[in-house]
Parts: sequence; structure tokens; C-alpha cells
Amino acid sequence: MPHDIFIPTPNDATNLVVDYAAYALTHAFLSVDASGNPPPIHLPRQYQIWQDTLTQAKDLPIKLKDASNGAEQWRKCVREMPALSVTKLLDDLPNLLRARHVLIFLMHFYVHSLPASQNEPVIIPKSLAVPVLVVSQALDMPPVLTYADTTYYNYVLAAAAQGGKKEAMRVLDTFTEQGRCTMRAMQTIISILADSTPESAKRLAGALHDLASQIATMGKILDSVHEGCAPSVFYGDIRHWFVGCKGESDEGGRWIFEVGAEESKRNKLLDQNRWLRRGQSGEEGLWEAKEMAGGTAAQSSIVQALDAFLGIEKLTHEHGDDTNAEGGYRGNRVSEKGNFLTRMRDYMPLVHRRFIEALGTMATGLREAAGRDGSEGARAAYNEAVRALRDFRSVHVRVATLYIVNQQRKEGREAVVEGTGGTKLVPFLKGVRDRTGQGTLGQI
Ligand code: HEM
Repeated sequence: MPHDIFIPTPNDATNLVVDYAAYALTHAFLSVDASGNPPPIHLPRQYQIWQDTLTQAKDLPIKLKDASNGAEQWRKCVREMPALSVTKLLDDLPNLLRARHVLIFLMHFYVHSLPASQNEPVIIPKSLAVPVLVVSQALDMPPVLTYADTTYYNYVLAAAAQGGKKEAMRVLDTFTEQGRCTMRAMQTIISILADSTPESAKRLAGALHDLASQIATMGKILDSVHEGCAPSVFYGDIRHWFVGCKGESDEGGRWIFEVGAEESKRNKLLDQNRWLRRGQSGEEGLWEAKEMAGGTAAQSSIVQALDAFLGIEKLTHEHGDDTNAEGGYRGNRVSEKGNFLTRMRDYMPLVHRRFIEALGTMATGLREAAGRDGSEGARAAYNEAVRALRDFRSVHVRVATLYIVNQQRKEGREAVVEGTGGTKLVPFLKGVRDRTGQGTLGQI
């Protein structure tokens, strides 16, 4: 079957993202579109094979490093699937997002179910390689599973499982509700900053106090994670599927996208794709992935939005570089400046990245306004918000210790503990937590 691959230009990609922003803002990812219909939960019929293959993987179920006949057969079917053209999806944003979701899950099922091999790279077959690369490129996302793939777009699956009822779609909606309350608190503060009246300092104090309590609630929600997920399940069953690829390192875990010679010639954007380089084997049409972090909540937009809003990014994002021996993660050096958290921006949906930057700019005057003479209430409330974020991160250190460090200890392993993002997690997380605390006014 000839591939009729649409090659998105940067302009096409930008337009798609603008549409996406409009879609997200208009519908707020709720269960209705402008005409009151649910968003698409099935891909157009010609892509049914992807959905069916994903369903098979889940039904079998395919396991980690699975050498069973069923899994071998499933992987063979994946290799033999046609490399479908994604042209029809590229001007249809909801379906494009849906396609990325299905394809990325298929790819991680494929990669991580392969039985361990001695330092051999994983070849991602053409049937997945081509649509994964084109769809990801159109959305300006790396060709690897990200936090967004496991959360923001996952509500669609929950709805599908339960017959597409509006209430079923509320699962993620409830999850993001806290994020939305926190966003609203930030929005109120921005409007107060823009309006300087004698009353402003008092109102600012009240709004900052509200923000602090929203962050505290986020900490409580995080603390309750053990009610929904047992540490042994997360450690033993879930996190391995999220792992990314090691790139040029010699530790194994390399991925090669089998694009084919013809498609490589046609798709000029492959050479500019920052996540790929030409395969070193000399064989035409093979593209090797650089190091890509696995899906990690370090890609969560709301927490990074808070750092930017409170004006403490210099502390959280620019110091404690974890690329050194202490930190562990080598990282795909897509950003010149900044530490692991800065690099995680590149794994967020493009509109979220842009939004966080804009939010930081809009809140530029916050620290100054809160620190002004005569604004003691606002200063105390600002510090309360910063401390709430530090406390959120303390809860998070406990969660990561319980879910990863303690589990590894139970196995009696002494190896360095790594998160799915690839950091040496304990020094990294404690460092970010401590530097957050240094962001209170009067200390920097
Ligand atoms: C089972 C639950 C969780 C575990 C085991 C866990 C573990 C980790 C680890 C190991 C990292 C370091 C980066 C990496 O290598 O992946 C990390 C980073 C991070 N995680 Fe989690 N995490 C969990 C849940 C959450 C949740 C629910 C959130 C809420 C948004 C969250 C927010 C973050 C943030 C914001 C970072 C970046 C570091 C920071 O900004 O302080 N995590 N997590």
C-alpha cells in the first residue's frame, strides 16, 4: 500500500496547535462539543485496526517482557499492520489527539513487552514508526509516552469503557477540578495586580491566602494516592510501561524507528526532528531516538505553572542541575539552560508550555507587590503559598519514597533508584523541595 503521508510544515503544526488551544479553551476538555455532542471516542473507521490491536493487547493482557505465544503473535500482527496514512487526521484535532493516544500506548506495549535482549536496540516497526512520528510531529510532541498521554487525554478511554456517558467522562474532570480551582485563584491574583487601588494590598493578601489553601488541598489529594494504588502495583506493574529510551548510552534501551528509505526521502522534517538522528547502522530509513525521558508527573503542567506564577523558577528550574553525577539524568539536551524540570517542558502539550510562559510574564510583578512596604498581609500570604508548595513537595518526596525506594529495598536491591523520568530521585526531589522553601520573601 503506498503511503500517502502528509508532511506537516511548522505552519501546519502551529495552526493545529492554535486550533487545539481554541478547542481546549472552548470545551475545557468537557464531554460536550459546541453542538452538545460527546467528543469522538473512536477513530475514523480506516484506523480501527489501531484501536482493535490496542484492545487485544489489553485483553490478552500483554505483559512486560512477554515471551508467550499470544504476545509473540500480537507483536507479529503489529509488525504486519499497514503503515496507514494519517493525512485525514491532520486537520481534525480531536481525532489527531486520539490517534496519538492509541499509537503511543501501542508503541509502549510493543517496546516493553519484548523479551529482554542483550543491549540490542528495539526496532519500532514501520506500521507504528511512521504514524507515531508524523502525528507526534504535528502536535510538536516527542515520540514517547508523556504525562499528558496518561492523564489529560485518558478520560476518553474511561468514557468508552462506560458507554460514553457524560458522568463517566467526569472521572478526569474531577481530577482536574483542583487544578482548575488553583488556576482560578491565580487568575484572581493577576487581575488584582493589574488594578492598583488602596484596597489592592488587602485583596492581594486574601487571594494569595486562597491560593495557598488550594495548593494545600493538592498536597492532601497527593497524600491520598495510596487509597487508589498500592505501592507494589505501581512499582511492579505500572511504572515499567512508562519508561522512555536511553538514546546513545550503552546501557541498552535504545529505540530505532523503522521509517523506510522512501518515506525518509519524502519526509524532509525527519532531519529536523530534535528527538531523532539518522540510524548509525548505515541502513537507509532507520532513525534512532535520542534519549527521551519516560512519562513522569514532572511533566505535570499545574505544578510548573505554580513555580512560574510565584516567580520562583530561578530556584526550582535553574539550579541543582541533575545532569551531573549527583543527579543522574543525562537528558536529551533540548534546552540549553535549566535542569530536568526545564527539560520536562518539552514533554508537555505545546499550549501548556506556552501558557506557563505567559502566566510567568503576567505575574512578573507579584513578588514585588507582595513585598512592598505596607503590604505585610500580602507578604505573609505570599510566603504561605510558597510554603504550601514546599509542603506539597515534601508530601511528594514521601510518596516517591513509599512507591519506589521502599519497594526496591523490599527486593533487596542496592542499585541506584531511578524515577520513570530517569532522575536519581531522592536527591533531585529533595533539592527541588528545599529550593522551593527558599523562595519566601525576605530570603532572596
Ligand atoms: C505513585 C505516585 C508517584 C510517584 C512514585 C512519583 C515519583 C516521582 C519521581 C521519581 C519523580 C522524579 C522524576 C522522575 O525521574 O520521574 C517525580 C517528579 C515529580 N512528580 Fe511525582 N510521583 C508520583 C505521583 C505524583 C503526582 C500524583 C503528582 C502530582 C502532580 C506528582 C508530581 C511530580 C512533580 C511536580 C515532579 C517534579 C519534581 C517537582 O517539581 O518537585 N507526582 N515523581
